[in-house]
Amino acid sequence: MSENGKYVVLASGGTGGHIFPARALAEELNTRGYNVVLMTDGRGEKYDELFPNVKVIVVKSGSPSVGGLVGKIKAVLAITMGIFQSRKVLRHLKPIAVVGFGGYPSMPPAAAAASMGIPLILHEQNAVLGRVNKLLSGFARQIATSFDHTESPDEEITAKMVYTGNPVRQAVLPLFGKKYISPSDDGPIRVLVLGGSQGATILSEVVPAALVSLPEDLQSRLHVSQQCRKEDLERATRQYQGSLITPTLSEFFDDVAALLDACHLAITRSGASTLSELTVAGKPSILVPYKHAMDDHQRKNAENAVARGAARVILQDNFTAEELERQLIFLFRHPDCLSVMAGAASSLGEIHAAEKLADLINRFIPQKNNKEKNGKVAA
Ligand SMILES: CC(=O)N[C@H]1[C@@H](OP(=O)(O)OP(=O)(O)OC[C@H]2O[C@@H](n3ccc(=O)[nH]c3=O)[C@H](O)[C@@H]2O)O[C@H](CO)[C@@H](O)[C@@H]1O
Repeated sequence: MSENGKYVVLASGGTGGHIFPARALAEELNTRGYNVVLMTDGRGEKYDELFPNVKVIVVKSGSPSVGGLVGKIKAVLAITMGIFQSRKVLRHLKPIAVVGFGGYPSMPPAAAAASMGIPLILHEQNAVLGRVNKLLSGFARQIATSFDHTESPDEEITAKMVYTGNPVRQAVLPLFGKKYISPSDDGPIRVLVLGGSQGATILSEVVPAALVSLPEDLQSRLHVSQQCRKEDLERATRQYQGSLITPTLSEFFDDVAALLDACHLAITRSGASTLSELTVAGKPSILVPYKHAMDDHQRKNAENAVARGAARVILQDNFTAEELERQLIFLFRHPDCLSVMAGAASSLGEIHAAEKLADLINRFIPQKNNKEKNGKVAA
């Protein structure tokens, strides 16, 4: 039990894109003395290490978009059961607020909160509202956005939107404001390749093919840290063999903060957390939006970074080894461009997102407690 004895419930889907921002908010709320409960799906059972001071409750839910009609019926039943389960939990905890991070597992606790009059705050990681957040948006008191260009479906929703940014994990925050040092004339060039929490096959196919085609003087300077899906590791390893490049390939890097710190250029998908981390770290990037992302949200996520000169985008259909090679030769031969991009990226970095989100929750502390906190309670 924390010092103020108050609860905040975080409701989140179980993938990295939802979980990492939820974790950053949990850490901030813990430092403010709140008890934090995370309600999520079955994957939550392995989150004890990720959320050391957080009670994790697995909530029933399902996605109506899998398994045809039977799948839909099963999902609706599971969500309904999850809502009853969540109402019981919320009745017991009496939280100040429930914060939904999107994904179907966030739906039962969020819907339960709305039905019980508990303030519901949504956090949207992408530049367009996700399915679940869109469904819940009418019931939310506030909708925190990760981008200042997040699209809104109508004016009523726009009125609830407030930019907080997308909380990034603690390990990345110290990178903010560090001076970007572009590759020296004949010094090493460090490239980081990330495909998101699940990896991305297209990056494993195209990136090695482009890099091994670079002129030898560039190849010999290249140190590449590349995330590859398990099934792509062997092929990618083979592609680098015989080149002058030093590759480090991994299914998943646990030390992304250190790799970001070291890299001169990142080649990544434009998932929300990856983008937030790139801007906080102030790193230039080539973004390859996942073309099947719901409502094309990865392309929309990338828009601001590209418009501000922080990143270049290559749409998936144009993402060939030749195109990537062309862009890389230009950037590696013009390190001053990389520096300009790094400065633009850093200007978009948001390091106070978790605090801003926690401040939103503070607004919902019942007035009496706010006054007590400020020492303004009448005798
Ligand atoms: C394919 C897809 O639909 N992805 C969606 C998913 O993101 P997804 O989880 O794929 O991608 P994000 O960029 O949001 O997050 C990936 C996270 O994994 C980390 N990482 C990655 C590789 C690695 O080796 N080690 C590591 O730690 C990254 O640093 C980042 O923190 O949810 C996001 C938030 O709704 C969306 O924006 C994405 O579009």
